[in-house]
Amino acid sequence: MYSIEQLAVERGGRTIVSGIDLSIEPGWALQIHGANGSGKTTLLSALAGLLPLARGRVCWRGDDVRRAPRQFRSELAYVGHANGVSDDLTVLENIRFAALLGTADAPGGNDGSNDPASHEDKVLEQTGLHALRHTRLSRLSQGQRRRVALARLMLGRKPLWLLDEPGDALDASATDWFTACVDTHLRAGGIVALTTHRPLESGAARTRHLYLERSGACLK
Ligand SMILES: Nc1ncnc2c1ncn2[C@@H]1O[C@H](COP(=O)(O)OP(=O)(O)OP(=O)(O)O)[C@@H](O)[C@H]1O
Repeated sequence: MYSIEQLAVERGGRTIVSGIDLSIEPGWALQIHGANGSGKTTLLSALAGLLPLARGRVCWRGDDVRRAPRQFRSELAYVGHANGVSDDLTVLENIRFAALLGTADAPGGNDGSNDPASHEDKVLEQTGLHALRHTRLSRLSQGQRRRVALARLMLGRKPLWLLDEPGDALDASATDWFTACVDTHLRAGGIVALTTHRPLESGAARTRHLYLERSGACLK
């Protein structure tokens, strides 16, 4: 369903990753590992269509994403290092703004609920953000900001999640919450590709690991 064929990405005139060839079926996760500077963020950005490909192609539902970018973007949720949140908005405003932009779908979310307000409340409770819902993000910690970015995933129904080091800045309880969310997403037939320095211990066993190494990319 999501396939990457002979992909190569260059930056600053230098090949950063090359020869990436894999496909990810619904219900599967891909964890991308590698040392600092090995190209994890570069690869994920290219997979999200944020960087041009030097070679190869990325296909979603059988179509090259460059030919059907709208369809691809409408089904993609991307969370990068910068979280994509606004410091000037409150937690609730950030979440609702994401829904307006289509980062999260309204109403309801991936728990099947059709009541946007109650679903928002539930996700904010689970993320420990409920008491902070009227606080501007400029007043939150890095981990709290990360929770906001990830909470938006739970409020959407996007089948494809591309996440750059989602566990960054999360404490143990937020990590458990996020891991459970990934499991739920996979069990519902979603796909997750994420970069990480710490393997995500997902209960859903269907995980492949891509290691970016000096000698090339290695899939296990
Ligand atoms: N804008 C850019 N222009 C040119 N080269 C870049 C640019 N951004 C990153 N690079 C180079 O691309 C390579 C891969 O960087 P990337 O950020 O993808 O690595 P990473 O594996 O995600 O690293 P980290 O684990 O530190 O987050 C690095 O050598 C970096 O210097």
